[in-house]
Amino acid sequence: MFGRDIGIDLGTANLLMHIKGQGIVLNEPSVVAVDSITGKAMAVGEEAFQMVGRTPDDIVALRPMRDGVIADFDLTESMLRHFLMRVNVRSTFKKPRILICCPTDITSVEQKAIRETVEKSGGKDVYLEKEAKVAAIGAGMDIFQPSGCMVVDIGGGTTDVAVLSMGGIVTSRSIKTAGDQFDSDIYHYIKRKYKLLIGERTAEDIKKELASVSPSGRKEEKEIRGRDMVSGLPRTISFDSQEIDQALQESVSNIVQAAKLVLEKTPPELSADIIDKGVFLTGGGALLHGIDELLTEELKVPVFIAEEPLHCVAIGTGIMLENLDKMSGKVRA
Ligand SMILES: Nc1ncnc2c1ncn2[C@@H]1O[C@H](COP(=O)(O)OP(=O)(O)OP(=O)(O)O)[C@@H](O)[C@H]1O
Repeated sequence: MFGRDIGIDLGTANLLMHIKGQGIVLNEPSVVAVDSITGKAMAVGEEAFQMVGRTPDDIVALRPMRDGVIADFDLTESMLRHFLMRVNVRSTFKKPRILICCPTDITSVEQKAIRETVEKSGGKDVYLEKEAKVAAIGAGMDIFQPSGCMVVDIGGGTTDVAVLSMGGIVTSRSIKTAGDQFDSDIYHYIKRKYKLLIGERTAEDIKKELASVSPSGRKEEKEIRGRDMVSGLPRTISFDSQEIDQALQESVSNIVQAAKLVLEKTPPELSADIIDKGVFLTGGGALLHGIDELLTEELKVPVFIAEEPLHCVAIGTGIMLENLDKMSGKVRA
């Protein structure tokens, strides 16, 4: 069976694959470029991502996942099929067993849709696991002890907050406020204040390079290019990082509230453990400048960014693949 088990982090923003015994073998944006006339996929992953906002009329760069769940089944299936072929785990005679992650609060219908899509794209046995749990394992937390661990996984589409103990989720919350919402907040702020339209990619770059949500902040300035809404012509503005604070305020406050709600529902013994061990931040949103500082201040417990926040779920699937035979919730194709 060596090499036939594969862990997939099917994210709204990025798709990672981990093959048992080999480690992370694929890390690509969850984007497909489609010919809008024939419906045929023209490019997948990084190549398609480069096209976002830059395609001619007859090609559209689409994200098949939204808010952590499948938004377009056919597109997700062809994206998964493409990547499984690329990492060379599909063969006519032997299909791989697949462990795939999903947000904490999705419905059974959404779970079924993920399983069926993965099966159609080439998986044999499909195992579903909650993303927050896998992220905690990938961040190096020992969730199997009778002791509380807390993780806040801020992805592209969802933020999953969970307290875990003895291998299970004790209390959790999943909200649809995460990296994509931050990008949208920045886009709307610049549109409203400067009457400037910017692209999706530019908004994301601003978030990564300028944004800060910590009380101490960061002071950077950057030239932003876009299209003037009044004249319709290209325009450049100088943008100050401190302005983004306001743009992200509501979304960041939603994440803080979700974490507080989970802590409020946590049994006191486990709360005491969390004070000792701290909270771990995973997912790409953990890299939002100052989010650890802000959460430490708001939650009154130490908050740490995991070592490789963007890889935690994929690393976690790798660890869980070792125990795939013992896992519950298995569905046979
Ligand atoms: N340095 C950074 N600063 C802020 N945000 C970042 C940074 N690097 C990546 N991100 C954001 O992280 C998000 C992607 O994170 P991740 O890959 O963990 O999400 P995902 O697993 O695809 O999404 P989900 O779990 O919601 O389905 C994107 O919104 C991206 O813009």
